[in-house]
Amino acid sequence: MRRLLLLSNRVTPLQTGAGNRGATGGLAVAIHDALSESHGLWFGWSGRIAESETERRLNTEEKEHYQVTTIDLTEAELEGYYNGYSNGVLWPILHYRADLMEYHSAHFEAYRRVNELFAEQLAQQVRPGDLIWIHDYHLLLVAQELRKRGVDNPIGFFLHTPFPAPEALTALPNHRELMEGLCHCDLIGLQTRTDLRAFLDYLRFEAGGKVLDEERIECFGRRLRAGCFPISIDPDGFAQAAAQVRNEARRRLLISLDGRRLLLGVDRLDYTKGLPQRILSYEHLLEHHPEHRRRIAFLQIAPHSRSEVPEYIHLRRRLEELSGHVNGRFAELDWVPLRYVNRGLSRSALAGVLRIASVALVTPLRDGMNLVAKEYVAAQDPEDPGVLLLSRFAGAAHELDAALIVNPLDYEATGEALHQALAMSLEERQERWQAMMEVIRAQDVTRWWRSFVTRLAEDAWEA
Ligand SMILES: O=P(O)(O)OC[C@H]1O[C@H](O[C@H]2O[C@H](CO)[C@@H](O)[C@H](O)[C@H]2O)[C@H](O)[C@@H](O)[C@@H]1O
Ligand SMILES: O=c1ccn([C@@H]2O[C@H](COP(=O)(O)OP(=O)(O)O)[C@@H](O)[C@H]2O)c(=O)[nH]1
Repeated sequence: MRRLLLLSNRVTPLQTGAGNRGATGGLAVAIHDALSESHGLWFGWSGRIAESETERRLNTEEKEHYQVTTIDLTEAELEGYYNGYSNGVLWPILHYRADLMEYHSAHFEAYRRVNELFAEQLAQQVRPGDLIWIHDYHLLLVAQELRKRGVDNPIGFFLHTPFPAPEALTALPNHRELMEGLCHCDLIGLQTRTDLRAFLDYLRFEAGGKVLDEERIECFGRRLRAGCFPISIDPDGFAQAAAQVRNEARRRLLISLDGRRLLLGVDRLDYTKGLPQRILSYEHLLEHHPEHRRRIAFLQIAPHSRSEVPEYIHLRRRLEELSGHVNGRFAELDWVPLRYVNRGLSRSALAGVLRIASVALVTPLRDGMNLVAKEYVAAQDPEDPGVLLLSRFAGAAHELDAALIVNPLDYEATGEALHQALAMSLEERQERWQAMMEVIRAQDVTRWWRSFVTRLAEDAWEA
């Protein structure tokens, strides 16, 4: 296998000593495997803040089979590039929330500079024959910057978020510049067929490109290819972790449930995840199906995320209000209907908690994939699996169509689907679970990275 140079904003090395691979983030495991096999290099932000540009450090760590190099960013770079532009502008646009975009040209300049900085550092490492794989919306301009520095190796890009329809993308002031930059890659990977179609539509109708098919695209004077590569998990590793974990968190949760059935949500605290709508659906369930009161408990795990971005602060307040409202309305002396927890769990603790949930609520308003949906399925006891309630707007719904598919904006219908989930027979639960597990096993995380890297290494575009 050719050497792989992988570039992402965050660098999350494999946690060694975790006991088994299922306990580490799926993406970290996949990247570890890809890099080990290719004796590659992973480059990204160190997670540290430098006092000034001159004081930034480049850190290199030798792993057993690959190298990890990270770079510090200054406070101002992080504010403009990460909080301001990546999360304050690109994130809402990519998730159809142009109304939440806070555009400042200075943030875009910081974004451009950090993309240049990453390209500058990476260009010094590139050898003939290397494959370069860039990840996510933080780094849309890196490929173009690498080309400017004479790098002509194959460059691939994978977008972890949705790719919005062209009408939504064009609300972004810099859309053309960013898409032109992106087209300096040879292969663009998207999560779903819908994302792929939207990307090709943009090139065709907005940028005047020529799209013969996904293998033969000409745009901005460049030739490239695109494809759909749904990201996934290591289902057997995760299932094993879920079945084996016997930790304190799981034990305490089981005691506190006292035989009640658990409804569970696990999401970063993000406005794309549909958390207010989910609480309103739960309220509908409690109001219209009072027989479930006292017999269930809804646990929403929502670790804080991107807390420097104003919209995330508003969301926190709204959720505190809503969860207080539902508990105030339905709680009894000895029953709390909704437990809203802002602390995250380790992967292995999470695996154990997912296993004991009777219903998982994965109801984002938009989500590139949503790995929690796949993890929930993998964590189930095959003899007595729970029910996955899944938003049609999660990338995962393209594969997991045996879940109970809902429109999260329709609180009443989602509340009714919750009722259906709680009443579902064992036979139907098993049938749905088997269908989903088959899909996840067939398209696991190893297949995800291998198919991308194999396609990237194939012969260049042919007319
Ligand atoms: O790095 P953060 O700003 O803390 O955010 C965490 C990650 O969020 C996004 O995740 C996406 O990737 C998942 C895996 O492909 C996918 O299932 C999910 O739907 C996406 O939202 C973001 O794209 C990552 O870059 C962030 O690291
Ligand atoms: O308390 C938590 C919450 C989430 N996760 C992990 O974080 C990832 C979230 O990925 P997903 O695709 O669902 O959404 P994202 O946060 O990337 O948008 C999943 O692997 C979860 O298992 C975790 O380890 N602990």
